[in-house]
Amino acid sequence: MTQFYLPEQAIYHNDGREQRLLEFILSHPDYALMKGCPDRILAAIDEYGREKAFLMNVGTEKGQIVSKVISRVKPGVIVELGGYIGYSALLFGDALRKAGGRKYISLEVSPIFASVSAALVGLAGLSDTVEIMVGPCRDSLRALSKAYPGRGLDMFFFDHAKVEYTNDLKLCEELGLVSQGTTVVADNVSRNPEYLEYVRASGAKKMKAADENKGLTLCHESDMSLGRPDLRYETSVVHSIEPTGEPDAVEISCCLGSS
Ligand SMILES: C[S@@+](CC[C@H](N)C(=O)[O-])C[C@H]1O[C@@H](n2cnc3c(N)ncnc32)[C@H](O)[C@@H]1O
Repeated sequence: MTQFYLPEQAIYHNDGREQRLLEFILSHPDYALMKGCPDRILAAIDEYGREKAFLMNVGTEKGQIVSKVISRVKPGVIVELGGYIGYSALLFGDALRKAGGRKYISLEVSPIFASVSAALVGLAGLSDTVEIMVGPCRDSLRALSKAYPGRGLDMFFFDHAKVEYTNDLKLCEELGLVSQGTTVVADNVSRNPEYLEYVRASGAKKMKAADENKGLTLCHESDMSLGRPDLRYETSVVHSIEPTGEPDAVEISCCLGSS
């Protein structure tokens, strides 16, 4: 039996495989043992990814890297952008609870994926810790800034559409959700040079880019965020692998505040 997930193909999600995953778990011989046990549910999800169909989960290797950050930082609240079927919410929600944290807020645009995630979170006994917000993450982030006014949150996990990472980090900065002391972990950065350039840039470089973008925003009236170019990050990359065995990397950035 291979240790890796089946390869990602042209159609890799939203073709019924997520609902079939839930059926697979509900009829699994270990189902009774999964109640209140996130680890056993994660093992069954991995089994499905290896034997039935590819799933776009963070996986065990990168999952371990992020779990270590959670036990080191001991965040009270974590927000993830891109929840899918709940693999990261189970893994990191459990790590957060063990580290003494309060809330893991999972933002997911697809009601279908969110309903699978909610069922698995319930089965894992994590409903008190994990909250799922359904809808475009920019709407949810704006709602969160009202629920947590005037303070940065402890930690973010970016794992949604790669092209949206930079604009959404800038929105978090503008809303005050990312500020001095916030840890931002971003998955799949080996495919995201624009994001890496932003978190690694000096204040002066970001100020210049923000001035250029200001014109663009006015021209297209798009939902483009300018961010807080004065914010600096201490940032580093950790190389790892996807659940399929493909190489990938995670960027771990701590906001140092205004430069
Ligand atoms: C790679 S998957 C997330 C995997 C998940 N973090 C895990 O490891 O288990 C990306 C998810 O982001 C969601 N997504 C993409 N764009 C989004 C947006 N603008 N707002 C909220 N969710 C989004 C997709 O529907 C998909 O479920």
